Amino acid sequence: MTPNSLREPDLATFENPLQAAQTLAHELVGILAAALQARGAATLAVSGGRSPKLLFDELARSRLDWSRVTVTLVDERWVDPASGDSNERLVRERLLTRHASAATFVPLKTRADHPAEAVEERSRTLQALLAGADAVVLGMGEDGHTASLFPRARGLAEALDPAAAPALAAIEPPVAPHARLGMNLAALLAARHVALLVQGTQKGAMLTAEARAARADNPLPIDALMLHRTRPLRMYWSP
Ligand SMILES: O=C(O)[C@H](O)[C@@H](O)[C@H](O)[C@H](O)COP(=O)(O)O
Repeated sequence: MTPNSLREPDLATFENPLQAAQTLAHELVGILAAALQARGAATLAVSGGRSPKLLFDELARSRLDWSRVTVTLVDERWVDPASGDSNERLVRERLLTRHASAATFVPLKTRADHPAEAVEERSRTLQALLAGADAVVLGMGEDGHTASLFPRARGLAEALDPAAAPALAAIEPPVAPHARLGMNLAALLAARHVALLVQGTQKGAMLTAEARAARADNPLPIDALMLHRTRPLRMYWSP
């Protein structure tokens, strides 16, 4: 175990999910505005699932020059974008509205039958963003997955290689539904800021230094992120 694996991420706890969403939205807007000022453009990669819904609402009504912001997904389930399981649909409905409707959205889902067939083309299209997104918003499952880095998934070892080139990876979760296309660990680590937005007592307990130390010999994908990070990773937890 390296000392790094015991370092607590910057942990912010909130009374409820709305407070967490408001704080994170405010911070993301600051990060994106600073990127716009420094580089004239900004990039944001977000997760799907339930956790970021309130965050998306807050971001959508935030004032920012969204026309110079590119938004993509950290991961996508390989379903039709009209499906209720589509992360793209969630982002279009909850994030890319109001002020944020001016942002450019780059989807991960293509017409390919399987995400493996889309890896190369989507990785090329998103090359610059994958090599250093201004901000990435992650969630975490109760099995310790983050993005689509699912424990025991086929293709996980390659996707978790911190020395790999930042890219997208095709993942087949062993239990969760749908094949996925998502950022590999190297791409998550390359982001300038990473926010981990989690809700619930069980997930909170999984993220303590003690819990992580107790499974150090058998780390989960979320542990790999914390172990290898060199950039700020801030955790936003609420019950
Ligand atoms: O598409 C996905 O499934 C997500 O990107 C995934 O990584 C998510 O963040 C976690 O599964 C947490 O999901 P909840 O927010 O729904 O708990």
